[in-house]
Amino acid sequence: MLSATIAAHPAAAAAITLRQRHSLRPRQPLRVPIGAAAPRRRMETARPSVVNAVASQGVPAVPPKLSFPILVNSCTGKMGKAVAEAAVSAGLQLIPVSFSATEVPDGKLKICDREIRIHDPSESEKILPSIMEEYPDLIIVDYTVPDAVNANAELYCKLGLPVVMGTTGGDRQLLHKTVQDANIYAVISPQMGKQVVAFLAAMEIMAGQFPDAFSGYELEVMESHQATKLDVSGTAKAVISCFQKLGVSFDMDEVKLVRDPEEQVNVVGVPEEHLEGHAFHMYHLTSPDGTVSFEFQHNICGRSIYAEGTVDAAMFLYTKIQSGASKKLYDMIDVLREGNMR
Ligand SMILES: NC(=O)C1=CN([C@@H]2O[C@H](COP(=O)(O)OP(=O)(O)OC[C@H]3O[C@@H](n4cnc5c(N)ncnc54)[C@H](O)[C@@H]3O)[C@@H](O)[C@H]2O)C=CC1
Ligand SMILES: O=C(O)C1=N[C@H](C(=O)O)C[C@H](O)C1
Repeated sequence: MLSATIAAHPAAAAAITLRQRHSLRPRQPLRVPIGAAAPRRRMETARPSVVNAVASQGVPAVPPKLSFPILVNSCTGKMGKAVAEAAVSAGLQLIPVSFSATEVPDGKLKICDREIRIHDPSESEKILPSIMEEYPDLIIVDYTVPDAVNANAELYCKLGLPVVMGTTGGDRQLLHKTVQDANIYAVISPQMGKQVVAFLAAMEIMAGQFPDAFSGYELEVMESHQATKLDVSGTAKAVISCFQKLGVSFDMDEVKLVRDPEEQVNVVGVPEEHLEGHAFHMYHLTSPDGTVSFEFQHNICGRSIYAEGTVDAAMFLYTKIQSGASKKLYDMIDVLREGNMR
C-alpha cells in the first residue's frame, strides 16, 4: 500500500483508514515521536547572508513593520476572535467595532485589553461608511457564517471595501462573480493555513499536469470538525475538485462528516481538549482492482494556523493596494507564492 500522511499538528497524528465507506478505524501514528528524532547539528560558522550583506551597507536589514487598520467581522466568533488577537499581536490596528448575530453583555467584547463594540449585522450598512471615513486604509476580515457570505460580500463590494474572506459556504460562484464585477481588492480562501494551502497547491499542480492520473480510482473522504460547524469543509471541497480533475468520480454529498464528539475522540482520534476547534481531513483512494491505495491527511487542532495565515493575507492585500496592483482578486495560493508568510 502506498500511503501519504500529512499531519499539520503534532497532537493530531492519529491516522485514520477509510477502507470501507463510512467505516473508520483508528491506526497507529506513522511518525517518529518528536523527542526520538536525532538533534540537528547547529552550523558552527556564520554564513554570509543577503540580510547581513545589506545591513552592513547601512540599509535597514528588516523591512518596516506593516501597520494598518483591520476590522474583524465577527469578533464574537471563534475564528474572528483568534484573528483579532493575532492582528493585535502582529501590530495591526484592530478597529474597536464588529458585527454579530450573537448578543454579548452590554454590546461589548474584550479582546487583548481592547473593548470592541458589537453591533447587529443589520446596522453594518449604516456604520461601515463612517468607519471607512475614519480609517481610509481599512481592510475587513470576514469570518461569519455560510448564510451571510454573499450578502456580506455584496455590502463590501458596494462600499469598495477590501476584504479577506475566510468564511466558507454560501454560493461560491456568486461570491467570486460579485467580487470580480465590483473590482475590489480581495483574498478569498476556504483555507488560510499555510501548510494546508501548500498541499492544496501541490494537488492543483498535479491535477493540471497529470489529468486523469487516478481515473477509475475510488475516493473516500472523511472530515471531522467541531459540532458547531454548519457546512461541509470548504477545504475538502477544494481538494476533491482536484481529485475530480485527476479522473476520480465523486459527489460532494459523499463526504463523511463527523460532528459527534464521542466518535471524534474514539474513532477519529481527536484530542479531547480540541473537540471545540479541530479540522481533521482524510482522503483515501483505492485502485479499481484494489491492489493500490493512497491516503492523504491534514489534521489540525486549534485555530492559530488560520489566524496567522489570515493576518498574512491581510498584509499581502494591503501591500497590493498600496502598490496599485492591477490584479485585485487573490487566493491563498497567491499569498503563498509571493512568500508573504511571516
Ligand atoms: N478560511 C479558513 O481558513 C477558515 C475558515 N473557517 C470558516 O469561518 C467561518 C466561521 O467559523 P467559526 O468562527 O468557527 O464560527 P462561529 O460560529 O464561532 O462564529 C461565527 C460568528 O459569526 C456571527 N455572525 C453570524 N451572522 C453574522 C452576520 N451576518 N454578520 C456578522 N456576524 C455574523 C455569529 O454571531 C458568530 O459569532 C466558517 O464558515 C468556517 O468554515 C474557519 C476556520 C478556518
Ligand atoms: O470551520 C472550521 O473550523 C474550518 N473551516 C474551513 C473549511 O471549511 O475548510 C477550514 C478548516 O477546515 C476549519
